[in-house]
Amino acid sequence: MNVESRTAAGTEGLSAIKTRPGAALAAFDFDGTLAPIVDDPESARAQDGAVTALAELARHIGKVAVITGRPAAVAVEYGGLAGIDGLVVLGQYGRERWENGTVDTPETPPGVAEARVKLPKIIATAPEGVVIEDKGHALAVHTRRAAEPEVALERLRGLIAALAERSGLVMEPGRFVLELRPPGMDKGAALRSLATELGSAAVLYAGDDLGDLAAFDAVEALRAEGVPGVKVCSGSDEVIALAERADLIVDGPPGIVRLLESLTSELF
Ligand SMILES: O=P(O)(O)OC[C@H]1O[C@H](O[C@H]2O[C@H](CO)[C@@H](O)[C@H](O)[C@H]2O)[C@H](O)[C@@H](O)[C@@H]1O
Repeated sequence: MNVESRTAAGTEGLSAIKTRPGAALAAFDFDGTLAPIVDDPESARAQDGAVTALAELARHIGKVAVITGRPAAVAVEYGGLAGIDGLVVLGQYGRERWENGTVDTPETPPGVAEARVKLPKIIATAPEGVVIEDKGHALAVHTRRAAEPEVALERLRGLIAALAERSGLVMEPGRFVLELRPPGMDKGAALRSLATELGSAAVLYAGDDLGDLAAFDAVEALRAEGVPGVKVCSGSDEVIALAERADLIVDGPPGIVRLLESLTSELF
């Protein structure tokens, strides 16, 4: 199967990757892109075939990266990514960097400790099934396991946005999740900074959730500066905002694995 874009800019991006694979950067989100969405965040694991396909691509392209809202070490562990040669994992929306088994993590801003104390009081009034995921540098409130996840999310949105503001944090909404995380970094800044560091001549980014829109913005900004790029949506019924802006839409994590395999087969 040939990898085909539905847009001219995406076709140009794919062609640039195939022409100079050694100078290309391919970056992937974790949950919903490399790993199927599951009810319990601790049970997320890589899609069957994803690790092999990523490792194969990494042998034929300049750099493969994972850019995730997860702590970098958690994505590496849950994804089984540690053995992929040359892989970079940018965790906590780009605040952390994992490479060659070592994680580089900045100080946690004090607002996270404040939110950690106040958040349980807010959640105490939420419907059953709403849970907090403590990521060290950020806190995520998940509503997926509530009887009415969308209703629970909307009830909490204003309260969590207010807590974020009081604590000097930002609220990052996602697939039945509202995260409280430090400001100053997002997936777009992370992608851009990695592409600049590597001097990438072409970029591909694949994601599924609202936090990935910043990376789509970065691909568009790079294109405007003359660096061809491709925006890939790992499609789902839960989020449509990415599909509307993507050059290429695939059918969730299984589709991402097929894309990785096809792309690699076209590079040699
Ligand atoms: O940037 P990502 O790699 O996509 O991480 C974003 C958040 O993903 C996780 O939550 C999502 O996946 C869970 C497991 O499938 C699912 O239960 C939840 O509903 C989703 O929102 C993760 O738990 C968060 O920490 C990540 O920030």
